[in-house]
Amino acid sequence: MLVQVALPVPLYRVFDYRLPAATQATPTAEPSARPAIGSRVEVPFGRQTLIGIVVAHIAAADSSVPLNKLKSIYRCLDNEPILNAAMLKLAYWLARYYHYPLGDVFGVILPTLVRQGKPLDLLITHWRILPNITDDDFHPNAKKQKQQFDMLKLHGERGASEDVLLLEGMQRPFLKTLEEKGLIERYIEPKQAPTPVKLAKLPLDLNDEQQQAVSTIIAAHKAGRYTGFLLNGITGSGKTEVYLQVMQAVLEAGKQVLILVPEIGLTPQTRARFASRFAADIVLLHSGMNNTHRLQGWQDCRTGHAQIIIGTRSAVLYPFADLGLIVVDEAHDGSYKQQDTLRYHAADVALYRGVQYNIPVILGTATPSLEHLKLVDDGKLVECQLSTRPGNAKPAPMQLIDARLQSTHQQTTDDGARYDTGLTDAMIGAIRQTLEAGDQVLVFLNRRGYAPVLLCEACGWQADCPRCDAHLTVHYSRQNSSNAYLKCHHCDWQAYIPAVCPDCGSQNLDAKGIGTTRLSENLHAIFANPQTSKVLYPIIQIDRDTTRRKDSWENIYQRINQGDPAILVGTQMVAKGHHFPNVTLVCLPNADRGFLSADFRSPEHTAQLMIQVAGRAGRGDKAGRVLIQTLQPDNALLLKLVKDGYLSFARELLQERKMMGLPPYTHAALIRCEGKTLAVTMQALKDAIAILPSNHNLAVLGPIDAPMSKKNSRYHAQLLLIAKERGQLHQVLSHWWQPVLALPSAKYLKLTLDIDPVGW
Ligand SMILES: Nc1ncnc2c1ncn2[C@@H]1O[C@H](COP(=O)(O)OP(=O)(O)OP(=O)(O)O)[C@@H](O)[C@H]1O
Ligand SMILES: [Zn+2]
Repeated sequence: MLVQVALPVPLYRVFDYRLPAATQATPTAEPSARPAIGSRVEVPFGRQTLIGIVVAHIAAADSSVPLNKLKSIYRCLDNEPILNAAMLKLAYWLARYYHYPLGDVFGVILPTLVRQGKPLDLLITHWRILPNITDDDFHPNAKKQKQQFDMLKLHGERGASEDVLLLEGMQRPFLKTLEEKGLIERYIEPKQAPTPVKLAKLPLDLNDEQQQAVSTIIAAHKAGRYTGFLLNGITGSGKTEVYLQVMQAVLEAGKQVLILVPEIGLTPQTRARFASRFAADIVLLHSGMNNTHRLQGWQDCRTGHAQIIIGTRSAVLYPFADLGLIVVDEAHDGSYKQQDTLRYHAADVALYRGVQYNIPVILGTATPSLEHLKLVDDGKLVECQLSTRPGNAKPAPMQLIDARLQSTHQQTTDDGARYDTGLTDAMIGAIRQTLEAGDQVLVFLNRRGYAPVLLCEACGWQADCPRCDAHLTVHYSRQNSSNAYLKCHHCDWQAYIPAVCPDCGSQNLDAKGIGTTRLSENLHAIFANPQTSKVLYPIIQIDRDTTRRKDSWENIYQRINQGDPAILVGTQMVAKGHHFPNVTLVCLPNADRGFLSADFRSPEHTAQLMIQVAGRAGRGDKAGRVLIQTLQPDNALLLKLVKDGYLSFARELLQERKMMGLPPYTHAALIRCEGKTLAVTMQALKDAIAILPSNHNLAVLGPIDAPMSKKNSRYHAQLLLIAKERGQLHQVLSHWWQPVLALPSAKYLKLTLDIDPVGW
């Protein structure tokens, strides 16, 4: 008897091993002495020792390798399978669909500590106070210690788990200090079985459309059958309330709920939205977790301790004891597509898992992707619409400002130089009016830093990244002008700002264009009191630079939610799902640039972003408005979006895609090749084309140099295969892709395959 093992090596095969000598020697060895399918084993592999997953038991006669050539496994790490049949099926499906080696698929879906062979019966650290400790045991100066101690004291004799305490704001160093001082102690308590979920707050009364959606989805849950739903609800229409009420039915049936959220949305608010409704065991899964927490979360999902699981993309790959519902919030969001290694799309995997578990899957969004609209057309998703906002809130009307007719406002510096603020007087007027009415304004600019380009006015030289096909972004602020530098937003390369042009020696260097820092400063200058030059309203900049620190987003969020008049200047970080009730004006000074891009998906993504940002206006009791400043007021796409709304716009794009034979009406695979020169990468792709089967029936586009071909000093070329039928594409890839990887010209190059790519 042999076992087949999937190992973390980039090879498209599994490996046969014998059982350890001890097991072999006992003729009566029970079948149970074999490592179970789905458990981990440690095996010799060449000169290494690797940990792999047993995927099959086979008879020695069925191995392609003679018995005396086979090695034995060293040891078995689990008494029971750690992956059940559903997880193994998922792994096989991912390997097949994305043409990715099975062993590497396990590398992606297993948490690091599981891959490293750590035992799974992880125990949770609890903390409790020791008996008979009084306030006198604290030095009067040890205020912070006392405060932390009091937080733990609130939990009574049994104390609380470290996780809970850290979430409440206790700090690990203080726990250690208090322990060393003999004031508190840690103890280990195995997890209790979860208690049934209770409602912490009453549900809202639904409007008709919400009620309709909730009933339809709950019916699928009750029937125990898979159905994919597109919950197509305009911004602020109360999609979350629909999720919550469907969740209630699922949780009451004792099942788990998985909620996927985009990368950036995973702030404490996301958790609070669900925790304030349900008293339940909620697990958060996100990229900022350390390995122990990740393993803990994985275990809680697998054992059923976690009742509500909120996570980013990769949570869709977790094992679940008894999953009853998957919600993909903001299902159109680009962060659901993994952009390296196993390039899966979390919404697609969510639908697959829905089929696996016979459960409903909700894809919720105000701006459905064209792919999802096509699935509705094909009858593969059931559409539920929410077309109004609850209560008095109305979607904010969008209005265009023709920036060709009105030039943008000029401002003068202290030394008399004039500069352009990038904002028209009409926009500035509207901002002023809104602030004076006591409301908040959101100005959206999807570019961080001070300016996107440093230009020599004399000779036209531009500061470019030496490692990428990209300009360096100018980082600078007038308040702190000594901290000025150039930075590449693709590879993080940094440089000082030169005093003179390196090409012609001119001192006439100018920062061109406008980023969030510059826009914030311009707004500062416009709204400052001319006497004191103090700004009358806070200007809050929200981008990756200002939210880098762990709690900074949280602080910003709190400042906004205090509701005082303020100007928020933000990148796409502010577009996603936030609810700022006091924002009544949203300004987009140049958001429509994307309609001019060469990428055929750009109009779709630009419109989604614009509508999502616009959706932040007027969500409270007061009406909102949206101003779009544009240099191309006749642009047909822009007009369509503003006049007829997103759905009608998206439908028109879908028609265009159909006529042009583009996805989602066709199916694409993108092959990228990375190497030291463009020539070698192009050659490898040419060789790849040469070994395509003669009857392949695919459209072959390329090889061409990839967009931003040079990145981080490496060159990228690409090749696109497009098929009318998905089956055709997979048929070709299954015979062709592995030989491509083995091509002599590909030997020192990195070749990757992206199925259903989102950009090319
Ligand atoms: N039936 C209802 N009655 C009253 N208020 C409701 C109802 N449903 C939702 N709301 C409220 O409407 C507001 C907007 O809801 P929510 O944030 O769920 O919208 P959304 O559809 O997720 O929007 P977005 O796509 O912009 O994130 C929330 O404050 C929510 O509490
Ligand atoms: Zn760079």
